[in-house]
Amino acid sequence: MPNDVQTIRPQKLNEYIGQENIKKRLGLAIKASKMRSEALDHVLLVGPPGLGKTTLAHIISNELETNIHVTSGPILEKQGDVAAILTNLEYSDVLFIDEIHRMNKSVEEILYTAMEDFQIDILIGKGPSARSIRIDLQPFTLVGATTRSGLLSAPLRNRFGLIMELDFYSIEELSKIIERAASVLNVEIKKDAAILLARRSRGTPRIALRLLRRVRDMSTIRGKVTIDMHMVGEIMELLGIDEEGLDELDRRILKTIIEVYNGGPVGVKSLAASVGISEDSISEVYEPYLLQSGFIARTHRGRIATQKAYKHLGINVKRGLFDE
Ligand SMILES: Nc1ncnc2c1ncn2[C@@H]1O[C@H](COP(=O)(O)OP(=O)(O)OP(=O)(O)O)[C@@H](O)[C@H]1O
Ligand SMILES: [Mg+2]
Repeated sequence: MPNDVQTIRPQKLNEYIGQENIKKRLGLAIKASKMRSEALDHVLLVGPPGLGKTTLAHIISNELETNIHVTSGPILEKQGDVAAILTNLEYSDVLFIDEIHRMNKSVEEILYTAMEDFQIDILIGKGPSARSIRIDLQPFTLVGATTRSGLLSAPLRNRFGLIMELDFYSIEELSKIIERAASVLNVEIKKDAAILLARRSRGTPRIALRLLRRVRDMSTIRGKVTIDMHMVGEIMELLGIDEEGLDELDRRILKTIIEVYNGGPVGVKSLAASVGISEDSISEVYEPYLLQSGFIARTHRGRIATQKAYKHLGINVKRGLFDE
């Protein structure tokens, strides 16, 4: 990881911008667990990509002053993989499992007793001589990250004491994140330029920071000038990002719903096939923001394009479509 990525990442709760409710709840739980000298309850972080789940997991371990062990659902293939990690945890350590919804069933099962009783049972040997042995673990905190909590099985979800749903960020919060990152990256950005950049970042810090780096490239090439609105506008045009922060693919999704499916309703599967991207990227990456910003709506029969989508693309709304 390049150094500036490390420093752009906030290290403590009070440096983490936005998500006020989550910060309050976490701060309280962390403080109480430290006063009782107990491991913090298991935490599930839920939200679309790039909203700061990984950052929060690191902050939790920093605040607890313990080690963090980082892994991810798809990497943990066998029970032995997770057993090896669990038995190495020290008292009150954080085990961070990213994409926890992508674990296979047998790995998930070993986590149940680990989370609940800080014990695991592992099978040794094969056939008739096989026997199960029980291993005690140090109390630890599992921090899981997932894009939607519905992707988790109920038994796994129920074992998390703290479930935190991250929201998209406001323009004001994003422009604070941009200004903070700009100072780490040693580049100056005007206030109005930071706000414009924030408006085009789909409520997402990772996108805001990526766009900031592209604008910084331009300022470097032009000889370290302060980033202004004009420069941000130029880059957005170059990248095909419009005033609403939508990119080429977002617009293609909306256009497909409108032109191929008559405005909808259309199911994710058909939509994904027509647009030519995976169902997962539609439902986990693109759809959450389009829903939240009111370009599409979910009905029991599928997704529909809203009036806002028609207007944004400059397509006339069919008569009768929105008459109830
Ligand atoms: N609240 C915040 N305040 C300041 N910076 C933030 C905040 N949230 C995220 N960032 C920055 O945004 C970037 C993306 O955050 P992070 O990697 O934590 O996202 P994520 O939710 O884990 O995404 P993914 O689900 O795709 O892994 C990081 O560089 C981080 O520094
Ligand atoms: Mg992450």
